[in-house]
Amino acid sequence: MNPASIAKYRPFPPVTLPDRTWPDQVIDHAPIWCSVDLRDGNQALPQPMSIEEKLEFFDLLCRVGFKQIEIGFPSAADTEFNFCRRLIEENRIPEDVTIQILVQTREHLIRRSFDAIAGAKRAIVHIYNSTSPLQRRVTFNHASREQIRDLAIAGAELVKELAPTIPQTEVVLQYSPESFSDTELDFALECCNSVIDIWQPTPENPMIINLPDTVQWTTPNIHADMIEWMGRHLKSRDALIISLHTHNDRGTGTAATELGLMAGADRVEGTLFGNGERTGNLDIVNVALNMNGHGIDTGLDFSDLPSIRAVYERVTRMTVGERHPYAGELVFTAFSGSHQDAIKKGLDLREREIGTTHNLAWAVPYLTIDPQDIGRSYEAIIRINSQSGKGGVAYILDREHGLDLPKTMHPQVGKTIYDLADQRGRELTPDEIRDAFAELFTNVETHLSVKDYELVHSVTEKGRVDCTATIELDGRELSIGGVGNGPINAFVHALASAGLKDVKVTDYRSHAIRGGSDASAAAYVQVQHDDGRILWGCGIDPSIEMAGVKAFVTAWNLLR
Ligand SMILES: CC(=O)SCCNC(=O)CCNC(=O)[C@H](O)C(C)(C)COP(=O)(O)OP(=O)(O)OC[C@H]1O[C@@H](n2cnc3c(N)ncnc32)[C@H](O)[C@@H]1OP(=O)(O)O
Ligand SMILES: CC(C)C(=O)C(=O)O
Repeated sequence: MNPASIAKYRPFPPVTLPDRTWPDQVIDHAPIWCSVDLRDGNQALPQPMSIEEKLEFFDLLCRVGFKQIEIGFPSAADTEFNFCRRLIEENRIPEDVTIQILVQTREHLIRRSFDAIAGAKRAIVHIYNSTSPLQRRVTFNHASREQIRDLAIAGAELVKELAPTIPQTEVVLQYSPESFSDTELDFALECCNSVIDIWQPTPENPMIINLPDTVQWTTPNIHADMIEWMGRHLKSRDALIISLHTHNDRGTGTAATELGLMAGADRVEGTLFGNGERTGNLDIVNVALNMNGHGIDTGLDFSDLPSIRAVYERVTRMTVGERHPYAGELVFTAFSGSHQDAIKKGLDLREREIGTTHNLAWAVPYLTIDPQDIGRSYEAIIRINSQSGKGGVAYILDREHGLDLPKTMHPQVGKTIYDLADQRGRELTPDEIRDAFAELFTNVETHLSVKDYELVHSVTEKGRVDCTATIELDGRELSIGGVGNGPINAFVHALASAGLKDVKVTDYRSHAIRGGSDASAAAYVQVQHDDGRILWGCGIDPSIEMAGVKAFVTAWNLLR
């Protein structure tokens, strides 16, 4: 910001609450969730959802597990009204789901809202009026506190009067002092208590007091102080459900909600992926998955987050950003070498420990949750660019192509592959990595190749192998033979007998290729040249013995 502009802003006053208790609280259970996607989310869309789109979204929210869903502002427009009617008349509201509708504390709007909800089994009528000094002065043209409090009282009285006119519908009252976030606490309390006096809630029939962070003007700790303060001072606390409705103007919607829950709130309103006015509403997916990540069951099922996101993006025409918590394309991806190394080690260790430890706790560096638990695959966890490391390259070859390279081969392969990414100036796909590995490290025949090869395992002498082979060396064909205690050893001796001995085998391993279409084996042979150089080659062949020989030949060629 231009320094000259900063002078026009003011600090936000803190709450005097020296004996605050919320910092010591731990979130150990889920709140009541209420989705406001179809109202606060929808009202903020450049192109609001059609009725059919709202119906599809409503069904999605029910499948996710929301039991309270604010379905719109039925008195605002025909689409909103008709959507509410269709839900009720077409019996689309599951038994255990309660719809909620929003309306200003204005008589004609409240009457129209009752026409909309008539016939529903249960409905939350959510009335609101703005209470902050700013809104009293600006929106309500210098209205006094009394005038604003009287709006709340009139609204509550009208809901109380109309509720018995739709006896087949159980009406629950919710009141929001809108702009609570910058309302004087004593005045927000006065408005809420006035409504409580009228509605007379009981622990058996509670009402909802929603304390919206309509616009975030300050830090989440002050929000938490405000919630704790209200919880201490509201009348009939045991007959109230205190609800949070945070927006995200300062980018702290999630933090404000979490601290608000620690401060005693019982209920949370928000939307999927944080759609909503300006920077959006609270992202419920974020808070719920944060809780799951601490071992708390939330009643919301985000186990197939990609398909939820797909419906969301289609019907709202919004997009979920690549870095968006949990749902973004890149949030379970590591490009950088040290992260890849730690993730690969963490996943490998987990695979080994899972067989021996009951209910093994999730503990993989850089991954707060197991991506598979929300329908994300492991495939995209590690991606290779010039910042990547050997662990990441090994991970791709292993998980994507079934090639489990020996650890001491990782530096040789890793460097070549991420140098390639650097030369190309872009990320390499898993297939490009496999192709580069195949071309540069597998079955390499640049000087020496095996044309024909036969092995005889001795029946009289245990462990003795006789090898005869036809090789081609720089265009020259040679027949060679040798004896050893295994196929590679025999082949090395055969080469030696032809005067081609300047290396020794220092390490070897092999495995069947996981998930491959053909039943091939991969072998890795490490050789040391007489001049001290050490490197690995890989051989792939349907025969495990031949794979070993090819791996040796590859290493031999790579040393030339
Ligand atoms: C923070 C939030 O998200 S709150 C929810 C906001 N959502 C929406 O507004 C979406 C739906 N709303 C609408 O479609 C329209 O606002 C309607 C149909 C409800 C009302 O439309 P209109 O009355 O034509 O216009 P509008 O909303 O601009 O009305 C503003 C008037 O209502 C008054 N008003 C606003 N809230 C209240 C209230 N709770 N009680 C009484 N009056 C109110 C304003 O002071 C203003 O009065 P003025 O005309 O005397 O200056
Ligand atoms: C109506 C209220 C709850 C609201 O949407 C807000 O304050 O943001």
